[in-house]
Amino acid sequence: MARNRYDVDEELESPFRWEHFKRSFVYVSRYKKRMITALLVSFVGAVVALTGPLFMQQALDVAVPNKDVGQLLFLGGLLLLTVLVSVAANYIRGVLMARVGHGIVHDIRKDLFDHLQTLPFSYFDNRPHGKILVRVVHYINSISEMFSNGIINFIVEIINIVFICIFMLQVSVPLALITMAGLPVLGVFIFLIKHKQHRAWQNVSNKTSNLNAYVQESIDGASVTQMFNRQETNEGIFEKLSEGYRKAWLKMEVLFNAVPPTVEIVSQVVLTLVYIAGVYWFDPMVSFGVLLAMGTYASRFWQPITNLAQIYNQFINCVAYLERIFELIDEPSVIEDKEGAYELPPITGKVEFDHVSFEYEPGVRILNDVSFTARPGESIALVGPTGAGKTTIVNLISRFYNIELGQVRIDQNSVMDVTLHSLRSQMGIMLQDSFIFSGTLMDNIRYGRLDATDEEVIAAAKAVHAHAFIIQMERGYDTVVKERGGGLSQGQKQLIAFARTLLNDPKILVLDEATSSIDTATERLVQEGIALLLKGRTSFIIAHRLSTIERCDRILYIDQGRIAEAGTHEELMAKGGLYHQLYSSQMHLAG
Ligand SMILES: Nc1ncnc2c1ncn2[C@@H]1O[C@H](COP(=O)(O)OP(=O)(O)OP(=O)(O)O)[C@@H](O)[C@H]1O
Repeated sequence: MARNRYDVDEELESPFRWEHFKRSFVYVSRYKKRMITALLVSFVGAVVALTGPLFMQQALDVAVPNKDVGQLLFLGGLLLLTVLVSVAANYIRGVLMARVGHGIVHDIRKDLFDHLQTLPFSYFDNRPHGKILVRVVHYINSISEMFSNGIINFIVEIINIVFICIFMLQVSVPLALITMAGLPVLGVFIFLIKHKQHRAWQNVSNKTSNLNAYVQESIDGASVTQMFNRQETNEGIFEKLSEGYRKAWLKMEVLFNAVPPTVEIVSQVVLTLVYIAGVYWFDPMVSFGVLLAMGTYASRFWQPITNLAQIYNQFINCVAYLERIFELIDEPSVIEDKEGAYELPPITGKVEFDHVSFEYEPGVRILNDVSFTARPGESIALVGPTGAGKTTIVNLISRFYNIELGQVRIDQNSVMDVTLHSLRSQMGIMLQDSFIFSGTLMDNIRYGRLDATDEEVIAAAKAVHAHAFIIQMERGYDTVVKERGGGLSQGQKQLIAFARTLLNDPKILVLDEATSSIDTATERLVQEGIALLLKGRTSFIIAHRLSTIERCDRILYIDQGRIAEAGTHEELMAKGGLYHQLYSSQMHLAG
């Protein structure tokens, strides 16, 4: 799929609609009290600041001609007060809105992360993880400015403009109209470049996403890169992506930097017209006080317009990111509790596959009419050629995918009808690559059962023979392991994962190639641990190394999505079929 590449731009499945922006107001509305307070504070600050020019006009036209020093000082004091009040109001507003903005960003990010955790494996399989990461971290950071200041500034600037207009009209109606005449000119300009700006921001977001995806992939694959001496080739790829990113930003900057100078030109033309009109067109000429007040108001009128142009820039940027964020939030969970799903009661561990067929992609059959029953406590091995469908079978028991054809039942309950939590909490799954999280070894073993005591954790580790190597480490169970278990051997990671699974005490256990990375010496050691792990549990074991599954109660040989043979090791060997062939070829190789 094209999306699954770092060098392919993501195509939006649902382009921006106004609903996206309206939706963000669900988050905004949670903070309406603070926003209203901030708005009122801004309102007071703005009105107070606007009275300044009136005091100046009064000083020039009345106090100075009358040489009234007392009035001049009084007006000067008032002017100073207006400055202090507006500065204080700005500060308070800034603090309040920073809290609002970051609160909103926190809420959106939390929803995004919560949703991410419910998405099916296929979502993660189909795109580079860096492209997902960039949405949760970078895009959300980028919209924070819009929510912390953009929205409130937008309202404040509109109020500012209205008040400035009122004040200007009070001073001189014709000069006020000349000042306002520049607005439609600017409006037309902004309308004309709007679409290009949106595209430019989308392009920036795409290039950011691609770059992120490649960096993430390069970090994950650092050891392979060095092994194959790919550094130079990779540097070339990175250079190309980085260049694409640089160009996208430059294109965007060119478009956005065109706005402030346009505002500046329009405002200067208008200001010049105000002075020319005030001095030459009116008879008698308007007073210097009026001219000064109008000049000040005209400059102030264009300030909020310039600010609005900046907010508009932020808005377009925000839209380009919001559409990606909401696209992810809208990604259907697919695997979720269906309506009326009930809690799976404590199970005995009976598992039934009843004529199950399955396909990942429509039309590509992977499982064909699979039926079998595992009795409680029975150990079942799944063997067969690579790609035959073994992992798919065990994934259906945990309902990692929806089952459309046939049924998988656990103790008579269809896995489609019960809640995912009640189902998975009674299962233990161990994969070949056991994921180790950053934190201590103790945290890692306790991962699935947070209320387990230290003694229980240690008992589980002892049972699977992990205790010995853990206590040899300098800080024992408090040893901090790096991300993905860096610093531990594959075998040690597996043993930790065994302990984690045992601690959870699942009724059904799935071991998918779980012992493949354990060396033969360690394997002998863990066989005993595994035997303990399997005791009293229904278990499904997938292993290519057939020596590990000889003792299973039953072996299912899977071939092209069907059960080709079933029986004990002895029965299948006696039969002389596919299993016999596979076993003999392994023994031959080993011998
Ligand atoms: N997420 C997926 N999307 C599409 N096809 C998939 C997916 N996972 C597996 N397949 C396909 O389904 C088939 C069965 O895969 P499965 O992993 O179940 O095989 P397996 O028998 O466990 O193989 P192996 O022994 O190599 O692990 C394969 O052809 C594989 O390409």
